[in-house]
Amino acid sequence: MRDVSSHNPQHELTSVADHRAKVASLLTRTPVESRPLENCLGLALATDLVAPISLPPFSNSAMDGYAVRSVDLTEATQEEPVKLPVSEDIPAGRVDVPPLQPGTAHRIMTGAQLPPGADAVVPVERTDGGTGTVALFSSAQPGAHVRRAGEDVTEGTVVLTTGTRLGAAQLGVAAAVGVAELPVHRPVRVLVLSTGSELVEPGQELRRGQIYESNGLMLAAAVREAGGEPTLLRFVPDDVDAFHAALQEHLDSADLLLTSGGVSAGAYEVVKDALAGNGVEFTKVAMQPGMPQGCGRYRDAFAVVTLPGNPVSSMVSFEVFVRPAMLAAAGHATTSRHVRQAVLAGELTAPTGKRQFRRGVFDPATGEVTLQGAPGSHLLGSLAKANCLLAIPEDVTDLPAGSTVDVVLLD
Ligand SMILES: Nc1nc2c(c(=O)[nH]1)N[C@H]1C(S)=C(S)[C@@H](COP(=O)(O)OP(=O)(O)OC[C@H]3O[C@@H](n4cnc5c(N)ncnc54)[C@H](O)[C@@H]3O)O[C@H]1N2
Ligand code: MOO
Repeated sequence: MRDVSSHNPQHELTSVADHRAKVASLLTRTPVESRPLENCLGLALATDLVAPISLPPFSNSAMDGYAVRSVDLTEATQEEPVKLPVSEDIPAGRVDVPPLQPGTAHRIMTGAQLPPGADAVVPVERTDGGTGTVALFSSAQPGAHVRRAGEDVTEGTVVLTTGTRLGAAQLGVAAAVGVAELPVHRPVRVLVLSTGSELVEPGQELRRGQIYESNGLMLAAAVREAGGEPTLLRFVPDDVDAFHAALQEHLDSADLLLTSGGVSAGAYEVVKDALAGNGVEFTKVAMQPGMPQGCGRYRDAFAVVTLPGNPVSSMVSFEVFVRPAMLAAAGHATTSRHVRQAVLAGELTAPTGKRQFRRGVFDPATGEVTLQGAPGSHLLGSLAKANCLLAIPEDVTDLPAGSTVDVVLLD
């Protein structure tokens, strides 16, 4: 039975949750492949990474100084230093480190292997820096300035879990345990196609009545930021044949087509004309911006999500519907942005029965959010200045200053 609670009976609008679920169901998990670390940035790990070695792999010095037995230094003070013969010099990377005999010191560098028998390091600043004999001006606790083998990562334990997004630190630790390749989900391959006879390529001359094409580039960038692999197609005019022609050579190579424009109620709605009744369903979602939406499958080939043409509608729709679906398909354990509760700096009003996403600037220092621009879905300049979206629930129409609102952090 249909879930009437998530449907708006007043306007027969599809709920945000229903459309999100429908879009998510169109994408299946991408296959797993092994990639060199340098090609894994932003992708999701497909299996747990078990550490083949411990980190540190061997006990080593945290300071440039002298490896000692702490019991030899119990009497050392600034006034009466303990003097020890220096029997070895151990730079980082030396592999043949002889044991430390009682009553002697080894000069040692940061990262160098601690000799057997030593249990502490005295930094060079607390010595006279001698190379034949060294005067040590302070005692040392056992373990002082020693980085113990395995204190960070233990061999055989899970160092990264399945579904982890591989950022700089995660790739770093994979390299540190000696792994050269990782199993990852291949990125979702996304075609991006803008439609509209008013569109002109940036850099070209603009005549009154025309606008520069911006959605294509913007959505392709959003796809890449979400770990996907975009192919930005040359935009097409409001012409059904041109629309189909643009897609022909990509039928076997894409997972998803994102269109923008041509889906509302006008006379020249090329996306609707090309796709309605052809595997794609169009609907109105209880959301502002982003009311006209559609999704389905193109000729049994790739999934399709048709985004509205207004630039802010396009981007907000990508955030709400496409980004989480793409991340799930690419194996990411976390598919949502960070959401914070913020204090609204001014008042706002919102339409009844629709989830509204307003652009805002969130200040993490004060916990306050300030509206950035009006609600209009053409106000791309405002979106570019925002760092968050305020998510106003469907049943909220007025919020006074000082109210608590959810903000979706965009960076
Ligand atoms: N009678 C009605 N009119 C409109 C409705 C409606 O329900 N009834 N819905 C409005 C809403 S809400 C939206 S959102 C838009 C969606 O329209 P389309 O998806 O059909 O988009 P277009 O009409 O093609 O364009 C809308 C707007 O965006 C500009 N645009 C389009 N593509 C691009 C691009 N690639 N780069 C930059 N700008 C683009 C276009 O020039 C228009 O200004 O419909 C409302 N109308
Ligand atoms: O829903 Mo439209 O996306 O507001 O401008």
